[in-house]
Amino acid sequence: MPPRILIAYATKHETTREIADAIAATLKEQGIDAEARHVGTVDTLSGYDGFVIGSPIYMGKILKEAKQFVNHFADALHERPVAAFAVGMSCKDLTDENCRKVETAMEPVTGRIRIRGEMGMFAGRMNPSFVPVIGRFMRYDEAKTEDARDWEAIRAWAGRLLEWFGIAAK
Ligand SMILES: Cc1cc2nc3c(=O)[nH]c(=O)nc-3n(C[C@H](O)[C@H](O)[C@H](O)COP(=O)(O)O)c2cc1C
Repeated sequence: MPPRILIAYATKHETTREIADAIAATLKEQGIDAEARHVGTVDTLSGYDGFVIGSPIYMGKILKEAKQFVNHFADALHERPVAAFAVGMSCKDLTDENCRKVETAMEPVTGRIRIRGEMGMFAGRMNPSFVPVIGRFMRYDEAKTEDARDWEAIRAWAGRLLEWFGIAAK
């Protein structure tokens, strides 16, 4: 049986789901039985040898579903191989300040679970329709349609997961 890895993601507008799917595809190319699932649909961690947790950032925070997943499974994930990634437009320009903001946003994950390897920080996608009416006075009101995802960087990061997890590729 090939090793199994779960990529558990949260998303509002599917950007992070597509990134999770690309991570799963990269792992499958390495002979892994990888499965990308929305955090809300995961009710057991049994049968998996490694885990990847991903969430977009909205207003400086990860989605509450991602936090709930981590809080619910923190004990079960203890000492198991876990990696994490964040998706946000601030990841387009990974200055020290932006990295700190992403790290702060991810604290609900990193404060509860030991993360292996480097945290993934991936630029996302923006669309004016993503901005709620209540937020129209904020900076994101000038949102243009833009897909800043760097698929090569995403696949390169995914390609290092097995090494970080100590799982041999087939
Ligand atoms: C209202 C709003 C607030 C956002 N706040 C942030 C933020 O604080 N930091 C950031 O890096 N990106 C921010 N973004 C960009 C999102 O993270 C980006 O659109 C992401 O791709 C959404 O992923 P999803 O489609 O999986 O929900 C924001 C986007 C919107 C619409």
